[in-house]
Amino acid sequence: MTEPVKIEVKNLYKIFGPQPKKAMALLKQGLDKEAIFEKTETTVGVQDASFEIFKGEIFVIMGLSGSGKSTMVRMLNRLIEPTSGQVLIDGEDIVAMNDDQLVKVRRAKLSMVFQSFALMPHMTVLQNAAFGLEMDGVDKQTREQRALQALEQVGLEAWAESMPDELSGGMQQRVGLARGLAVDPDILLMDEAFSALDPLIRTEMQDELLKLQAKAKRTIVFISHDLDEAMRIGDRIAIMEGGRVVQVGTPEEILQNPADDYVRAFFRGVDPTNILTAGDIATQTQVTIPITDGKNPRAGLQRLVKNDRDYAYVLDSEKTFKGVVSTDSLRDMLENDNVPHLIPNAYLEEVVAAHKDDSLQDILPKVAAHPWPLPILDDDGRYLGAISKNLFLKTLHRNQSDEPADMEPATNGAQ
Ligand SMILES: Nc1ncnc2c1ncn2[C@@H]1O[C@H](COP(=O)(O)OP(=O)(O)OP(=O)(O)O)[C@@H](O)[C@H]1O
Repeated sequence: MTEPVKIEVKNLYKIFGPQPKKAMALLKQGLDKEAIFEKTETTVGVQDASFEIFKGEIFVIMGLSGSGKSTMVRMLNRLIEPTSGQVLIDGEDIVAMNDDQLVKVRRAKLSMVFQSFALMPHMTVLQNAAFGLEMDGVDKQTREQRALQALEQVGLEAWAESMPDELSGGMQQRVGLARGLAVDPDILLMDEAFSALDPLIRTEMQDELLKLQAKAKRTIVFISHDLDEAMRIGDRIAIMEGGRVVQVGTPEEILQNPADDYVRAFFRGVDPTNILTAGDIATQTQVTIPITDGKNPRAGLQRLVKNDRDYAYVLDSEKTFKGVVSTDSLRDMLENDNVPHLIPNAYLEEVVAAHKDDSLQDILPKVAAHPWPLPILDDDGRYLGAISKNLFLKTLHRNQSDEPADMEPATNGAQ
């Protein structure tokens, strides 16, 4: 990712309870959260968390109940005071700031949307949407104008003068979102913001958020305990367990390389064909030969024999994919032809390839259609690697078995 870092969390800890210092010392000795609680009645909320959040991304924090998600997100705006560590926002450590500096940064950059709709029942929708601005001391005219714009963004401008109880649950949550948007924050912190909504409205709100994000990119930190939600909206996901961040990555990265059994358990049962693309799983373990080797089909043939492969992928000097040759076709060429200058089309099998962004579902018939692994190409038709039937099946099943599938490394190209 090329975007600059917006938030950097460095060795962040939160210890709740009477003996934080002792708990920190015990943590450093290697005791776990349970043992520390038994000894000190002190709870480790977050321990030694370090990660970066890039500008403009939706960063989802996921984990089981009690894993530390809410504590983590509340330390990003210091609603919860960290026990130690740093939270750098645009390079400035908010943990080290005095109250005035903190208030300024919160106003200028941060806004939070909570799970409960938390609307004031006696205020109109507009007043509710303007509430954050009112707290910030923005004058009435400006805040109503900005609140109205925010209501427009979530499709509720016609309801501005209504009272909250006239709205459905989904609409109320939209008002909550509008309140977060009205302050026009760089960073939106969303704590289980859609969790209380029924599934249809929840999906609608996720779409809404993605639409808003497509229009004006904010940095969004989104807490969820729901994997489908995390994968739907998250550019990257951090997975928390027992106060620790155990893995950070794109959904594809985590799905393909879960850090441990806890992470694997989260992803078990996820259908990888919905998430992974051809480019995610293609490997470069097949033989490729330059098209000019047609001057000397023997070299290509030797390479195939040496690597014990039946097919090679013919590429031009730009790595553009030209077709597939088999050992049989090369032998035939050697026996019957007078050393051609290029591998002639007759020796190239019909080109069936897939694009790197094709879903695994889409490429299944193509993988099945030919004896050779399916070549995967980029936008310019360049060869990126291939997917064999074996690799395809391993990918399909790796999430259902306890044993991680043994994937061929993508970089280990055959010679
Ligand atoms: N104010 C507090 N005092 C003592 N312990 C706390 C406090 N707040 C949180 N904890 C503890 O810190 C740990 C992390 O809690 P946190 O609420 O951050 O988890 P979570 O992943 O957000 O859970 P959930 O999904 O249930 O909201 C838990 O063990 C919790 O009991």
